[in-house]
Amino acid sequence: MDYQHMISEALKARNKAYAPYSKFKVGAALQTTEGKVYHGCNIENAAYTMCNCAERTALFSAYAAGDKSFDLLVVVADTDRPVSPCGACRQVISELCPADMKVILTNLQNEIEETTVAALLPGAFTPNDLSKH
Ligand SMILES: O=c1ccn([C@H]2C[C@H](O)[C@@H](CO)O2)c(=O)[nH]1
Ligand SMILES: [Zn+2]
Repeated sequence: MDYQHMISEALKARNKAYAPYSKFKVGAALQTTEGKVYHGCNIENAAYTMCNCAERTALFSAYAAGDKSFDLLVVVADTDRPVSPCGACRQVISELCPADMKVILTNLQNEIEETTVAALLPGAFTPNDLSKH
């Protein structure tokens, strides 16, 4: 499948990054099952721990707009290999997206790694793990 359109959406999202501290801009494009595309970028803060990644920005933007049914996530950054989502984002993605959903990781050289939500985080903590409480 050709992901170039969604990759170009993720690149547009990356241009919105606010990353004055790391200078590491990340973009994400999240497609809903109805074909709508949400952009996410990383948003940093002088209080460094408050930084939010592009992936979570996209997911939270979609949720805030009332959309929660997704079929593709694309993430792009200027990395030597296709960008690797952090552990926090893998956890959030695993709860909010279907396990078999495709995730496309890429970089500015257009190197592409095609993976899935389940493959990104084996053994994720899930809502089921809370069921005794
Ligand atoms: O997949 C990733 C990896 C990192 N970042 C952000 C967090 C921080 O703003 C900067 C450096 O880690 O990049 C993302 O948005 N997504
Ligand atoms: Zn992250």
